[in-house]
Amino acid sequence: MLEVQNAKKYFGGVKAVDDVSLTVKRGSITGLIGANGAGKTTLFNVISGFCSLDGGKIFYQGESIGNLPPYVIAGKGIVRTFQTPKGFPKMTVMENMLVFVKDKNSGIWPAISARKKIAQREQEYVLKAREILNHIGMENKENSWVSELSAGELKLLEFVRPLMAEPQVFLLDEPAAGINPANLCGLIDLIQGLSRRGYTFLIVDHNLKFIMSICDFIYVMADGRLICSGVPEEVAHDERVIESYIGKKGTGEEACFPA
Ligand SMILES: Nc1ncnc2c1ncn2[C@@H]1O[C@H](COP(=O)(O)OP(=O)(O)OP(=O)(O)O)[C@@H](O)[C@H]1O
Repeated sequence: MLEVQNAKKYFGGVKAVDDVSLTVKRGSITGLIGANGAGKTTLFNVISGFCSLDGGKIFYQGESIGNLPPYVIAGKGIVRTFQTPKGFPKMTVMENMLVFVKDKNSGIWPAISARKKIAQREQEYVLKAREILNHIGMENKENSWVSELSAGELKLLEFVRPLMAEPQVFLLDEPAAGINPANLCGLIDLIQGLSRRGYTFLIVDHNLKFIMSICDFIYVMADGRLICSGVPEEVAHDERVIESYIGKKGTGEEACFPA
């Protein structure tokens, strides 16, 4: 569904993404891990159009999307979240959800000629937004100002807002960071439920327990390059991963992968 072929992105002498190729299958939950500065966010940026590619190609459903502007890529059904979410702080949670509605029938003329139908559709969107908020335990926050949300709530809102636009692929940049365990369970539930319905996820996160428990397949980056890929059990036991990402093997400094 999403295919990155030999992608390159350099910042002067820094090879942030250096000849990376990967495939994300439809309906999969694919993880991308690596130490700080490995190039994960830069790879997200080139896939979503926020950064130009210096080399290589990106295909979505067989169509080349490399170097298209972000709004065109989003319009094709690929949405991304950011490490530091902002939302629209002077709007309510519900208003923030409704901003993402993609209604082809909106416009001045339908607003004049079909007001009843539009009011009915608006009501449907509100119900859908409520259902999504309910899933992440934020049903009582729909009238709160976004500026009043905690960092964790803002993070969850950042993740669920694009659902209103019915995208096909989610690029999630550190969705688990700063989220309390109860809300994290809701988030995991939501991602797994969406994946079962055919939605596709590429997820970057430093929370290995979260990544290992939720992903079908994992890619590991170090210094701009892919060093390993496989199902969670394979990646957890790969010596290159243990040495370059988790800690020096045999020194007692290894950080543990979750069982
Ligand atoms: N706009 C930029 N200008 C210059 N260098 C950049 C830019 N963006 C990223 N880099 C560099 O590219 C490399 C990869 O950074 P990137 O943010 O993609 O890593 P990351 O794996 O997402 O790290 P983290 O886990 O800390 O978010 C780093 O050396 C970083 O300093």
